[in-house]
Amino acid sequence: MTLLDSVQGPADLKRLTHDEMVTLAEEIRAFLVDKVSRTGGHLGPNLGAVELTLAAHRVFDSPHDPILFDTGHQSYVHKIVTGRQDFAALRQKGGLSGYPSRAESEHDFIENSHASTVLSYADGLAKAFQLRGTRRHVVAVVGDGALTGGMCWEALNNIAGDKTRPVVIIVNDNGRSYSPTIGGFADHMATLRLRPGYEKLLEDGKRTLQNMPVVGKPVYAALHAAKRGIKDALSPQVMFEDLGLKYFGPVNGHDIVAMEAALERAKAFGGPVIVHAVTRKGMGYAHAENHEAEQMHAIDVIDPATGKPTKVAKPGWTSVFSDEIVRIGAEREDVVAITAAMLGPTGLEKFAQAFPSRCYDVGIAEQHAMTSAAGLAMGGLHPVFAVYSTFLNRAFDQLLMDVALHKQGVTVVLDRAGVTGSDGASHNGMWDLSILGVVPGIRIAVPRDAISLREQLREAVEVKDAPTVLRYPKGAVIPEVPAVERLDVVDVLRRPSADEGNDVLLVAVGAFGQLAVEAAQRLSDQGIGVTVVDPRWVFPVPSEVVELAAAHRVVVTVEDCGRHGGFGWALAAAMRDAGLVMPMRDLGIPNRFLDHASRDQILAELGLTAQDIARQVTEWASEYGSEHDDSSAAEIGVPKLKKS
Ligand SMILES: Cc1ncc(C[n+]2csc(CCOP(=O)(O)OP(=O)(O)O)c2C)c(N)n1
Ligand SMILES: CC(=O)[C@@H](O)[C@H](O)COP(=O)(O)O
Ligand SMILES: [Mg+2]
Repeated sequence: MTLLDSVQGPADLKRLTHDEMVTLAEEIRAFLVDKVSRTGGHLGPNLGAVELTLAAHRVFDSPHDPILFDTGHQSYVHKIVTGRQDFAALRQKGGLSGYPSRAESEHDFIENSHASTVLSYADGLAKAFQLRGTRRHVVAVVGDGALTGGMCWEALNNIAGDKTRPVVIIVNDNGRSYSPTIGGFADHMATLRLRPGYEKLLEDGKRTLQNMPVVGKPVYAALHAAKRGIKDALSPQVMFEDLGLKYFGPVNGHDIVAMEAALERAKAFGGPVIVHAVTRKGMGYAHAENHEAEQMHAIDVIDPATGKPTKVAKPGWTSVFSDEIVRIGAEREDVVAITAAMLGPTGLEKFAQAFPSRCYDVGIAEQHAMTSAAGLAMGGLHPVFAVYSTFLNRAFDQLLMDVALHKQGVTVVLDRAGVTGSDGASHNGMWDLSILGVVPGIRIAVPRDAISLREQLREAVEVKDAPTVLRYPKGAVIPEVPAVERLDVVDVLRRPSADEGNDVLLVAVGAFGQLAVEAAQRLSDQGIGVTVVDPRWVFPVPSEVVELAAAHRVVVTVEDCGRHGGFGWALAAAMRDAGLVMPMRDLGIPNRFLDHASRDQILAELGLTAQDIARQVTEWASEYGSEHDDSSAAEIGVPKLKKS
């Protein structure tokens, strides 16, 4: 029986000696490498958070004292010591979530994996406990990367505003976000990491002096009075203290004894306090520690002996973007790129290598990125901001008010658009079309394959007076879905065969083009004539699609995005505006949060497969009676299609 076997809850931790805690930490590291290498996940961040998580659970009493995690990707150790050691299906359907989950445990509070939120939760919880008269500490673990996010500073401003609320902030400082942390704040943290632990110096001095007879006490008193001077002399100003926050650190975040001592002092302090833990992402597993790019921030299944992936990933949509933006950058010196701390994951690494002065990593600061992009455009450049779809939510107002209102040519490239799956509800890129569709003047392209991505990216960077957006999914890219003809901006991917009628217009958004062609073939096998089109630029809705609709019996749209406010809804509105009344259905992601599972499992659950689409269209096509004649198109003044 290992020590880890004996830990079923935080109370079991409190019974262990410090030596046993060191052994337990080693067992947990071995557990993490063994389990996460089999499932994939956030191995590096969790290896770096072992001791600080254990110390927090030894010093505080979760869940009476909430222990909160920013982003939540580094909460595996927290799960392990709160009764969840079955990692066999981590991040998989029916298995443990890769983030805290309120459904999993009373010890979990925050499920949303969007960074820089934890201090705001802590502020709110602390205010609630204060108002309700309950003395509960709130412990918030926040990374140095998350601290580059603006929300953290909004929260710190509030937390520092009341010295009576016991908020203990553990800064997990490993010098990295995905990419190395950037900016003045990162520089300041680097300076703090190097300063001697003057608190420890003071403590040691206090013990020594207090043991000295007669002179000890007055000398210590004098020294303590001169503490500020000593501290300033020994170390740089600590910006947290300038905000009015008590600061303990830097502390070796892998020394369980030091961490516990620091947290005990923070607990005793009784007000808002920062414990600055210096850690190493990937600690204890050489392949992660030395993983040049991201210290195994997020891995697929690997061989733990070599640290190498067990499967060679197929070229993804990201790699197509990565290569094309470099080609464009070579042709257009006004094109610059922006990432919000995700240079590698969004495919901008090659651009940064090729054009180091034209690639900006702004930290986890999507709002700043967007408005900075508006500034770059006003300055005569064409910025391309690459960001995961779900994180764009953060920068909606900035896109609306700073880019679109000012008619600035900014291109936003949304990676991980649509169902992502294993990262859970808050990572699916399912809201971008719904929120962006309301932005006046915006132009949104959804490439269906690698060729379209290259083409539409080039079209986007030519637009100087409006925001342009491209969106594509996670995973292997579809090399090519050929068009049989192009009608101005709309690609026709398939026409009904000669002996079939114009029964169904199937409008496929982006990568669903291939799916729609497969579904159309299934329908054709039943004698149902289907025209499949790819609108290419989905907002504003191309008028050609409305014209095509008028020539069919039923219109069906299919998109890897939320139905609510998605392309289907926008097309229905355009058809209404054109006075076209006809049977219309839209297939997409329902307006609910999706539990973690694989992308394919979720798409199948949602009926977004060729077979299910064909089945549903069959029902609808048979439901809607006779073919309406083409005169309806003439009546509503929809011009005949222009054949290219
Ligand atoms: C708003 C937002 N933007 C980007 C991300 C992607 N992301 C996940 S973890 C991470 C890095 C976090 O760095 P840090 O807080 O220092 O934690 P560490 O991984 O270093 O422990 C990023 C950028 C996110 N989760 N949320
Ligand atoms: C926690 C976080 O937001 C990222 O690490 C995310 O999990 C990465 O997603 P991908 O694996 O799709 O790049
Ligand atoms: Mg970090």
